[in-house]
Amino acid sequence: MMNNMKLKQLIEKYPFITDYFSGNKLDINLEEERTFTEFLDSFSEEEIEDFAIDKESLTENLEEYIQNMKEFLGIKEEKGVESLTILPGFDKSRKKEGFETLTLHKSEIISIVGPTGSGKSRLLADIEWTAQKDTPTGRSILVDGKVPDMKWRFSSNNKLVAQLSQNMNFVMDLTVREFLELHAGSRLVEDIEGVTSRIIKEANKLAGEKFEMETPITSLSGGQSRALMIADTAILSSSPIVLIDEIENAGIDRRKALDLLIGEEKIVLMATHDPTLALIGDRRIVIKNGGIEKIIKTSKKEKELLKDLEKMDAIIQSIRTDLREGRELSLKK
Ligand SMILES: Nc1ncnc2c1ncn2[C@@H]1O[C@H](COP(=O)(O)OP(=O)(O)OP(=O)(O)O)[C@@H](O)[C@H]1O
Repeated sequence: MMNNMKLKQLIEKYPFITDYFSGNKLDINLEEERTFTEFLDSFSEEEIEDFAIDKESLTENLEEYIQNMKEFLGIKEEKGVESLTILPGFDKSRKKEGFETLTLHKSEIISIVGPTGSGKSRLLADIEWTAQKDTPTGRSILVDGKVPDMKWRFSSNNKLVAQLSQNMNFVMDLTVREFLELHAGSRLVEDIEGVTSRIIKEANKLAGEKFEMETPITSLSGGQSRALMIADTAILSSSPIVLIDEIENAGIDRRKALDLLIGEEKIVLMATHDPTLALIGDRRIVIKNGGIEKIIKTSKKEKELLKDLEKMDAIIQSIRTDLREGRELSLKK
């Protein structure tokens, strides 16, 4: 479960783990943007031999350490949903799908790729409906390995799935503060002020241009309102699963948006045509003719490619900014 969290996020959540790192002579300074696995993978063969680094047991022991410390400190986390499982159905030609079971865990991002009309939205809808062979695909959805309680289908306040859809049309005549207070109140949050200011802070990290608590919702830009919705969903929504149907580039930092959701221990499924977003996932579901054809694990080579793609995206972003600001455009390296 800690696999996808950056060290920074892990330390924020479990401050005591810095003792584990120093106890194991692991210098994580300057490594905080990495996950623990990425950090371990950064050692060379020689270092691994010289310092007798055993990646597997370091990872297992860290998990155990967190577990023990939580018990010792009496930290009770609401357990929430740990996993989501998809069992195969059929494609549009009634051929069985190309996998046996697919289980996703907290803090995992999986992307969904495939041509337009191939059935990506159908898959998201099956999950939202917790399908039990009662949709056109014949798929079944399990939550924590079991047939889910049908309450998920019909409850409106305690949903299994939060959707981040394309259109975020606000018609409400409220300021950002009023909107968030209303929402936090409906979720029975105790520290409303703390939570709302955290959401604003996170949303402003995602949006290109900052906004204030007192800004009317209706005057937010497209990017700002998206950023607000994402931060709101990550922090305030009780839904353990977040479905994203293509986050377009509306002036938000999409990488940070996904990191935020992962840090809040969501299971994220994201339909996308964008290679940068697709490769952020650990795996990707390939959909063809209405069925899951295969599941590809993002390879080390692809993660390298991701770094290059992110650099290219950053270049395009900065040219976009120049364009908006009325500057002359050139390729900066
Ligand atoms: N396995 C299936 N069996 C029967 N019908 C299916 C199956 N999968 C998808 N469909 C149907 O095919 C149509 C297209 O699927 P869907 O809208 O999910 O495509 P999409 O990949 O999301 O497309 P877009 O990229 O345009 O959003 C829908 O009407 C859907 O219900």
